[in-house]
Amino acid sequence: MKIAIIGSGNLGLSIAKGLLVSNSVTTLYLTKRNPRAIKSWEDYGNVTVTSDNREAVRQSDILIFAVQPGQFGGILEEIRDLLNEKHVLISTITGFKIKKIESVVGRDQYIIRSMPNTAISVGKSMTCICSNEKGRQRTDLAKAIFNKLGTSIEIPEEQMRAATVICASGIAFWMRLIRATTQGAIQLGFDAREAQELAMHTCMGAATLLVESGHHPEEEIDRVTTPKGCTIEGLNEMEHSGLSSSLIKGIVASFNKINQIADL
Ligand SMILES: NC(=O)C1=CN([C@@H]2O[C@H](COP(=O)(O)OP(=O)(O)OC[C@H]3O[C@@H](n4cnc5c(N)ncnc54)[C@H](OP(=O)(O)O)[C@@H]3O)[C@@H](O)[C@H]2O)C=CC1
Ligand SMILES: O=C(O)[C@@H]1CCC=N1
Repeated sequence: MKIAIIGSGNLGLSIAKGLLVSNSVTTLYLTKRNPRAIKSWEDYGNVTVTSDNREAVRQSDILIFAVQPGQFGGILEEIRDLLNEKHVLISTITGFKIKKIESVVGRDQYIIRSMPNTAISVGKSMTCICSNEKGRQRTDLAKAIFNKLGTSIEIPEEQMRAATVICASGIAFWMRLIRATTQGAIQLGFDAREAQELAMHTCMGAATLLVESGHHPEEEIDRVTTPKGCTIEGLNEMEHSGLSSSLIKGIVASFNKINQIADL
C-alpha cells in the first residue's frame, strides 16, 4: 500500500508507527509544514518526510488526513486537482463532516471518515469509520487497514462525535484512571514503577476478560466481590464518592464541548 499521512503530529505519527511496525506499507509519505523534527523517520527506508503535500498525494493511493480541523479545508483545496480514481481519502479530523469534504473535492471521491486513537501506534486502536456514498466501495479496505492496527466498526456519521469522546478522548480518560490507581498503590507501599505496573496490567486483564468472555462487567465484578469482603467495601466507597457518576458526567461534558466546537 502506498500511503500518505497529511499532518504528522500526535495522531499522524501514531498511525505511522502502527503502519510501519505491522509492515502494512510499501511507501509512506509523512507531511508537515516543518518536517525537520521528524526527518529521522526516513531511517525506516520506505518513508519520505516532506512539507510538500502535493508530492505526497501524487505518490500515494491512500491519503490519511490528520491535521487540526481549521487546517483541513485549505489542504483539500491545495490538493484537489490531483485527486483521481486511485485515491482513497481517509479523514481523522474531529467534527469535519463528509458533506464539507465533498463540497471541496466533489462527491465522486472515495471518502472515509475515521476516528482512531493514539493506541494505533501499538496496534490497539478502537477505530470507528463511516463513508460517503462512493466511499462504501472502499470501506472494506479501510477496515482492513484499521483492523491490522486494532479493531474497527462502521457507524453512522451522526455518531462520530460520540465515538470521538468514547474512543479518542477515551484514551486520556483511561490513562487518568490508571494514574489514580497507581497513586493509590504507592500510598499502600509500592514504589512508583511497581505501582504503575500493577495498575496497567490489572487494567489490561480486566479489559481482556470482557473482550474474550463477552461477559457484562457486573458478572465479572460478582466473581471478585466476596460477601463482607474488601472489594465490595472499596467499590461502594468509590460509588459513594461518585465514581460512575463522575465518569458519565465527564463523558457528557466532553460530548457537549464537541457539539460547541464541531461543525456537525
Ligand atoms: N490526538 C488524538 O488523540 C486524536 C486526534 N484526532 C484528530 O486528528 C487531528 C490531528 O490531531 P493531533 O495529531 O492531535 O494534532 P497535532 O497538532 O499534533 O498534529 C497536526 C499536524 O498537522 C501538521 N500540519 C498543519 N498544517 C499542515 C499543512 N498545511 N500540511 C501538512 N501538515 C500540516 C502539523 O505540523 P506543522 O505545524 O509542522 O505543519 C502537525 O504535525 C485533529 O483533527 C484531531 O481532532 C482524532 C482522534 C484522536
Ligand atoms: O481533544 C480533542 O479535541 C481531540 C479530539 C479527540 C482527541 N483529541
